[in-house]
Amino acid sequence: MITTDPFDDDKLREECGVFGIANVDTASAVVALGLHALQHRGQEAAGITSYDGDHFHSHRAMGHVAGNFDRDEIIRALRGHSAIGHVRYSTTGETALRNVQPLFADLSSGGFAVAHNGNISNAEKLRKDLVRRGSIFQSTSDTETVIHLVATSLYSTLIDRFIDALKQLEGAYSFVCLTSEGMIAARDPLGIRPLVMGMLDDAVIFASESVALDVVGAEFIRSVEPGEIIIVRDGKIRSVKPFAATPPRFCIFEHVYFSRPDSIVDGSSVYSVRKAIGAELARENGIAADLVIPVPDSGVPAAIGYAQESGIPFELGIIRSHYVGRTFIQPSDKVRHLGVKLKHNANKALIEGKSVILIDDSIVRGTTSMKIVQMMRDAGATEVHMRIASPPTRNSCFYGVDTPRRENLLASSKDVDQMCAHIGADSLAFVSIDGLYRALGEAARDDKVPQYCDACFSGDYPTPLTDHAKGSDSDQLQLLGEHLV
Ligand SMILES: O=P(O)(O)OC[C@H]1O[C@H](OP(=O)(O)OP(=O)(O)O)[C@H](O)[C@@H]1O
Ligand SMILES: NC(=O)CC[C@H](N)C(=O)O
Ligand code: SF4
Ligand SMILES: [Mg+2]
Repeated sequence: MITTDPFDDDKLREECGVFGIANVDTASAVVALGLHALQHRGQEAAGITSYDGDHFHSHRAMGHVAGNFDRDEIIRALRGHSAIGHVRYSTTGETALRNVQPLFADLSSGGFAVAHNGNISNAEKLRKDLVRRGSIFQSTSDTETVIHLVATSLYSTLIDRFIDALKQLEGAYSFVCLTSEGMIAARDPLGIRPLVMGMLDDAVIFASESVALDVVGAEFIRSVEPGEIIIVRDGKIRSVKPFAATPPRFCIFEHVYFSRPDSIVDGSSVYSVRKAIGAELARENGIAADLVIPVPDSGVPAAIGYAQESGIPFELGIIRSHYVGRTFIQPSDKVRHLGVKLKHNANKALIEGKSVILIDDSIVRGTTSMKIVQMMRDAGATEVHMRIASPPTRNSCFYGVDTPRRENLLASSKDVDQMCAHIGADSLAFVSIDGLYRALGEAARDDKVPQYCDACFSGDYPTPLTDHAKGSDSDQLQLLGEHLV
C-alpha cells in the first residue's frame, strides 16, 4: 500500500518539472540550468541522472536545485552526453529521498531512469498486482510502477515494453526517460501535463516549460503531442503514436497559476492568457474603485489585464519579500498565517484612504485572501473588493498537483457570498468558466467535449480515478485518517 495520503497538506502546491538533454558535452550542467528555470514547479527535492555510454550516474537530494547542483564536483561526477533531471513536489509517496526522481533500475534491457510530472491515478492498484507477481518496490512513488511494468512486460523491445507499460496507466504523465538505448519522452493521451521539445545545436531537449529552453539558449521546436512518444537514439529522432487519437484535455490551471508567465504553454503565452483572464474578469465583474492591486506573484498579469480593461490605475499596493518561496508551507495553522504576513506587506503610503480591487489568480484554502484583505484594511483602505482570475476551486486534483483534500477547499462548502464573508471583503467575484475559456481563445467551454481539463473547477475528471473511487484502499486510508484526527 502507498504509505502517504496525497492530500496530507492543505495548500495548493506546485507540481513537478522535468528536463532532459541528449547529445551534448557536460549534459548534467545543462540539466542543472534547466531545472533552475523549472524550480517554481517543485521545491521539495531535485535530482539528475546521466549516462556516459557505459554507466549511469545519479545525484538526488532534498531541497532546491541551487545548493544541490551548484558545486563543480557534483556536476563533474554526473558524466556523460545525456542526462535527465527532475524537481519534485510529491503527489503520491512521502517527501523522502527514496521518492526523489529520477528513479532508476537496471532492467534486462540495461539501465532505465525516469523523471515524471503528473500522477498515475491507478498506481496503487497496479502496485498491488505487481507486488503479488513478485515485484520489489524501492519507493512509495506512483512513478515507480512504470519501471516495474516495463521490467515485467512480455514484449521484446524496450520501446514495445514501454508502450505496453503506458497502456496500463491511468491519469497524467509527462515522462522523460534515460536508457542505455537512448532518451525517451512521452506524454499521456490527453496531454494533461505539458512537455516541450527544443534543440541546442545538435542536442535534443525535453522540458516541462519553454522557459527552461530559453534559459539554456535552446530553440523551441514544438510541444510533444498528447499520446506521443519521442525516441532520441544515436542523434536520430523518432516519433511513435501508439494511442487512438482522442480530444486533448490540457490542464487549464497551468495557464492560471502553475507555469511561469514567460513560458509558451500549449501553444499560448502564459502571460498573455493571464492578462486576457484579467480583462474578462473586468468585463464580467467590474466595480468602481481607486486602484487595481495584484496579489503577488501570480496575480500580477491578471491585474494588469483588469486595469487595462477597466481604466482603473494599476499600482503595487502589496510588496512581496523575495526571500520567501513561492508557496510558504508550514505544518501548523499558526505558522502558516505568520508566513503569509512574512511574504506580503501592504504599501501603506499608497493604500491609505483608497478603495481597492485586489486581483489574485485563485482562492484555495482562503488563507492568503483573508490575510491580505485585513492587511488592506489595516493600511487604511476604505473599500476592499476581491476579484479572482479563475472559477471557484471546488475539487481536488489527481493529476500531479498537490491540492488540499476537498473539504479544505474554501469553495467546496461555501458559496461566493459566504466566501466573501469569510475573507472579510466588501465584494468577491470569480471569472466564469466560459470567461476563462474565452481568454484561451475559445468561444466557450464545450460541455460535451471540454477543450481542457478543468476538473478542479467543474468536477469533470477526464480519466478514471481507480485509486480514488469510493471503497478503494486510498478512500479507506482517508476515512481512517479522518477518524484518527
Ligand atoms: O487560498 P490559499 O490557500 O491561500 O491559496 C491561494 C494562493 O496560493 C497561491 O499563491 P502562492 O503563495 O502559492 O504563490 P505565488 O507567489 O506564485 O502567487 C495563489 O496564487 C493564491 O495567492
Ligand atoms: N507533482 C508531480 O508531478 C509529482 C510526480 C510524482 N507523482 C511524485 O509524486 O513524485
Ligand atoms: S484537476 Fe485542475 S489542476 Fe488538476 S490537471 Fe485538471 S485542471 Fe489541472
Ligand atoms: Mg499567490
